[in-house]
Amino acid sequence: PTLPQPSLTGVLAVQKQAMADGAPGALTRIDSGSAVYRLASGKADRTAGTPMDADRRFRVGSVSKSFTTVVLMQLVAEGRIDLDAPANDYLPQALPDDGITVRHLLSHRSGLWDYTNDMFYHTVPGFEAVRNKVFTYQELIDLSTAHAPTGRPGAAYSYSNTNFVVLGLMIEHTTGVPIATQYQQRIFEPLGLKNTSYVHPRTTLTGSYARGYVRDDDTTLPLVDSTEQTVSWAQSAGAVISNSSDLNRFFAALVSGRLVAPAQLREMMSLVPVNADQTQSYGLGLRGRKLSCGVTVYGHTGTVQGYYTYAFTTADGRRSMASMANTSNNGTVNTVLGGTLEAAFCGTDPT
Ligand SMILES: C[C@@H](NC(=O)[C@@H](C)NC(=O)CCCC[C@H](NC(=O)C[NH3+])C(=O)[O-])C(=O)O
Repeated sequence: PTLPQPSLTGVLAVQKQAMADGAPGALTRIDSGSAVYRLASGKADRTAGTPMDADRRFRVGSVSKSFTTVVLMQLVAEGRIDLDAPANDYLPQALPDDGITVRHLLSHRSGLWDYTNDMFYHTVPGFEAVRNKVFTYQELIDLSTAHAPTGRPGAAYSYSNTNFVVLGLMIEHTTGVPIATQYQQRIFEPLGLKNTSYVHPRTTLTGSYARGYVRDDDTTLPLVDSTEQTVSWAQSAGAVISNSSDLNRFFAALVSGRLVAPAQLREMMSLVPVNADQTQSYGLGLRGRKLSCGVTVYGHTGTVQGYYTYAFTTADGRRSMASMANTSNNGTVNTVLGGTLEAAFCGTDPT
């Protein structure tokens, strides 16, 4: 089906509402065939007063999970990892349940507890406690397995960062090559993603970037500048830095078969509904969103201190959108920002 034209007034209305709800700034880039739309509102740096622009780099949070999945699925195609084998076959230290398969990890059905629930129970103190810390994968996994599982392997979808930390360890243990090198050689270089990097445990962003501001649980307190951190608490589950142009190119290339072989791409894009009205679903390291105009878009969302991200593409990769607001711990902003999907893919204008 041909898509409606994007509504740029709709995108701008969403970005302005996100700012009214507390985001210092927001940006959206839409790539639709040869057309490029770049929209930015508010500030990239609220102290210096620097205006936001759509090319600035930012922390993409869980969008990193799709990058990790691409590396993993390339290893599956190379016959080095079997999706339905026990994860323990590929790990230096066994998970508590041999029944957890690689596929369970990729689809958030392992039952492994998400250690960030405890780590960030109190948002700003939790962040301050870890922002300069460096964790090993195993330390994070141990934080998770100190808790009972949320269910039996395969029983239900339960989103957990632990799954993609285990996958990061699995990739490094199986290949002996650091995940940073794998991202670089298997994704960043082949696609020419010059604005995308994985610099863990370095805390600084380079080039032109947006600063991020996390809101305190006590919303009467000022925003906290959370731009510099190791993101070691997330690593292969959330530490990639990118920009809207590179994210659009990544997801369009992914669904166009330029990153993983057809059999593996089919597995990634096999979506299972995860909410009551079946508008949200999860495949392998990929989220699906069914929009009001009937189109399903594929990609991922991201939440890391100071940054909310939506990055999605159509099944044929002909239209991609990446959108970011530079605040977090603000559910209203996160939900409002999701309105860019309707504007970009369905031409919806809330005004
Ligand atoms: C949900 C999202 N997941 C991710 O992007 C991963 C990497 N982030 C998280 O799990 C949230 C960590 C806490 C953020 C903090 N929240 C708190 O501290 C809450 N007490 C904040 O909002 O800055 C996704 O998959 O879309």
